[in-house]
Amino acid sequence: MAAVSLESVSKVYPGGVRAVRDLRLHVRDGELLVLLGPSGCGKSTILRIIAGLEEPSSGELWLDDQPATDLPPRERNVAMVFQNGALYPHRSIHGNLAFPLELAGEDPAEIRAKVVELSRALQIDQALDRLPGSLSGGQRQRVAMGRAIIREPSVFLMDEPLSNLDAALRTDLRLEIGALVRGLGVTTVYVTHDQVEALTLADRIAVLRDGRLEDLGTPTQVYEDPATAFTAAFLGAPQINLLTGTVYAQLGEGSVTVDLGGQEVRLPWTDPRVEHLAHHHGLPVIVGVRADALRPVDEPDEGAELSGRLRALEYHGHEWLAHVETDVPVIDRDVLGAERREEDAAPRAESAVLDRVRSMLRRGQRRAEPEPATDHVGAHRRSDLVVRLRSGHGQKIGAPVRLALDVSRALFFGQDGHRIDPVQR
Ligand SMILES: Nc1ncnc2c1ncn2[C@@H]1O[C@H](COP(=O)(O)OP(=O)(O)OP(=O)(O)O)[C@@H](O)[C@H]1O
Repeated sequence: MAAVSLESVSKVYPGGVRAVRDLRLHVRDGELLVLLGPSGCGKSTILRIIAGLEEPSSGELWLDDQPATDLPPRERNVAMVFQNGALYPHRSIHGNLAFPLELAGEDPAEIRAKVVELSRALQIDQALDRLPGSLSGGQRQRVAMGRAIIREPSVFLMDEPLSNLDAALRTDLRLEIGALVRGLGVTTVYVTHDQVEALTLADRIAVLRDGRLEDLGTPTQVYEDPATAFTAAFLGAPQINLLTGTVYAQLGEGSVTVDLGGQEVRLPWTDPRVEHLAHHHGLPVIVGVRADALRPVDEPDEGAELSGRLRALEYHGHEWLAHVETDVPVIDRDVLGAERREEDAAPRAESAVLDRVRSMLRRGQRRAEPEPATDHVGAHRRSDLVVRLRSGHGQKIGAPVRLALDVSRALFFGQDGHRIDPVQR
């Protein structure tokens, strides 16, 4: 196994596209690190640089303590699996798995033993004599992974290996990939745009935006304690509510109030974030509030409250999501560039079409605003706050709602999108 270090790596493609910008990233020996970010943020380029398929324009790559920037791909002991791992169509599954070992001149009996063992782990042992054309997409992808990993590379690179599979298969295979690479202890860099895949699979997640490292931490760290508003918006379903407000420090009391367009949130002097927020006195901030940090209450609550009107309810089986119209200014996540493709979306081409249709509809929606509030009953608007409700909540569409805000879970970001209080890493 090997650690992978990228030291100030940048990549500018011919034509001037800056795909990777001054990236410093250390993948620990035996770690499963997920590169997560929207389309075009440079994930595949980074993977290709590690594999040696792409040269960095500047910076250095290290594999363990060896400089590897100029090392030919075959000398890196790195294996890569792509979105649709191509197999040799005229070789059986056994032949496909055995091929890398045959090339390396290994003993045929040993090859047979390794192929059988790995095919069992990947649950394709019943298909060893079949040709790739007769396998399902999920089985083919298992074979592609097996072929990459059978020669025990020091580093395993996976570029969206599940994105062409349907949702149920992706969940199964995701669990198996995690178990397989952890069982082997092989250092793995896994690329995805799917935040669920990242949160469920990773030891650590590197969130990328526009070629830059936006955040790096364990799934819990980047979800609960994100370094930037972009990371907060990119992780979690439903996406986090991002409100805008202005900070006012009450020097006498040692407390801080965040004015959210008329509605106020107060942090007492005992809150450790107050000293950091106080430096932003009079300045605008972004307040991140997850759907489960808001709770409808019947009576005025002791703590922070927001009020609005229930515009729409969505049933999700295990929960309801309420869309509550308030006067609080909300940031459009598109502005942050954190709009994602939906999880469990159909394969890429289709999802790109859906994305275009969605953004067309949204443009129409924006042009139509402002409209009388009553026209929106039952419809979601992007300025709504999204609130998670338990079943049997008894809320009525169109009715006023009072929302208690759990201030301890609110996240405060400056106008540059960076967290105001320090994050724990
Ligand atoms: N060979 C190339 N020549 C020129 N530009 C390229 C090349 N390969 C990638 N790019 C550009 O570099 C940027 C980063 O691309 P990259 O494929 O690394 O992103 P990504 O995050 O993997 O995207 P996706 O999730 O869509 O695969 C994009 O703007 C892309 O168009």
